[in-house]
Amino acid sequence: MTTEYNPGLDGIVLGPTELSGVDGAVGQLTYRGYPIEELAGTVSYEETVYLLWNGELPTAAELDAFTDRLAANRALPEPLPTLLASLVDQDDDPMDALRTAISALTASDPASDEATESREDAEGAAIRLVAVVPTIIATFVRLRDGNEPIEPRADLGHAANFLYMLTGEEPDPVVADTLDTALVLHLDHGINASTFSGKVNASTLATVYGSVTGSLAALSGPLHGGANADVMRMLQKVDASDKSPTEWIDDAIDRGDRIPGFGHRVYQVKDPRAVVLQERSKALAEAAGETKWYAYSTEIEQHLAETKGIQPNVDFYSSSMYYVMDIPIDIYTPIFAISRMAGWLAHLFEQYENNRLIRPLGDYVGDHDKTVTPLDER
Ligand SMILES: CC(=O)SCCNC(=O)CCNC(=O)[C@H](O)C(C)(C)COP(=O)(O)OP(=O)(O)OC[C@H]1O[C@@H](n2cnc3c(N)ncnc32)[C@H](O)[C@@H]1OP(=O)(O)O
Ligand SMILES: O=C([O-])CC(=O)C(=O)O
Repeated sequence: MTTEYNPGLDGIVLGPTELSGVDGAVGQLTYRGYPIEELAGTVSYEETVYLLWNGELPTAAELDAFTDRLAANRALPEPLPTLLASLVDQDDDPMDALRTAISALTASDPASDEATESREDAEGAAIRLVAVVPTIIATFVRLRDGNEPIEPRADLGHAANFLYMLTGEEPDPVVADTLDTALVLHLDHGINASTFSGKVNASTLATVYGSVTGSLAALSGPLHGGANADVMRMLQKVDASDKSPTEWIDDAIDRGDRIPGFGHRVYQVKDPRAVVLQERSKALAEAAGETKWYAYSTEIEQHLAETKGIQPNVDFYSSSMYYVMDIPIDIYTPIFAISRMAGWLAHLFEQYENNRLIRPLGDYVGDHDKTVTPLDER
């Protein structure tokens, strides 16, 4: 048995993928060969999902058919309305409620009783999953705030319909476009922890719902997607303190804290998604006349680059951007999941193409040859 191991699997290549390319040295992210800067603000989230799932951008007719399929699957099937109401009563966190609801979707899909071995087996569930995540989150927030849930609208895009279901009002087009761009940017990112988790689950031929339930759990953690909400909570603490942002950060670093929204396993430079999100955060903040959070963010970025040599990741500027959009902080990570759901599913499709059970080894370093002492003698 080898004793060389790598607890974080740093630098280990799981296998080939044609979905997204992450170049950590230069800070480049591509989907199916398109740099994200080429896609963000140019094509919609739905077009980008089609691209990721099918390898090419859709024609107008293909896009219409795809968006119609998604729109037709937006309503919540039973038992989700009842389940969400009970989770609200128990004051559940929205990300936990989303994970539970996605797991419970198997109950309304008879096809989920069969083993999932191919994209063909998974496709129906995949459309339902992408379509229904925004409705689950919006329904939970409406119920939690003592409001009636709002039915989805088929004539609005994925981002605009989500904002509509949150408030009951058609969103400002700039805000809807900004969220659409954020969804494009969060769609896929190589073999990150939540995608890896989904692939491990799918490699056992588990249900699609079960596979992505594991991905949701992984995404929720503060070292992964959970960091975007932590960034905003940190900016609020900075604001409530009597310290400048740089003094506050120095204290946190001295305590040994990790600063949310900074650092990355793959990027050695600034995350290219943070560059685009920074521009959007600035534009929205200036338009709203609410630049304080953006200003704190840029000050912290500059200070951490100078003192620690660490750079912002995707979770940093999305926070100040969502805050100015009036989005509740505890659904920042669920919004990440709205987008990433389709990325996870693309990786499941790829996994089924050439499936092999994912099963690494542990290096056993415990005791050997012990004998059992009877219970009454221990
Ligand atoms: C969508 C996403 O998942 S993006 C990531 C979201 N997560 C966060 O923003 C949480 C904060 N960031 C982190 O905890 C880390 O940067 C991670 C988990 C993302 C990546 O961690 P790793 O690849 O394991 O990096 P590692 O722990 O080896 O850090 C390398 C060095 O940078 C430092 N560092 C890395 N990130 C941070 C941070 N956020 N705050 C302070 N120091 C940091 C480490 O202390 C370490 O310094 P050292 O060599 O002096 O000990
Ligand atoms: O790639 C990672 O490790 C984390 C990340 O940025 C993502 O999942 O978007």
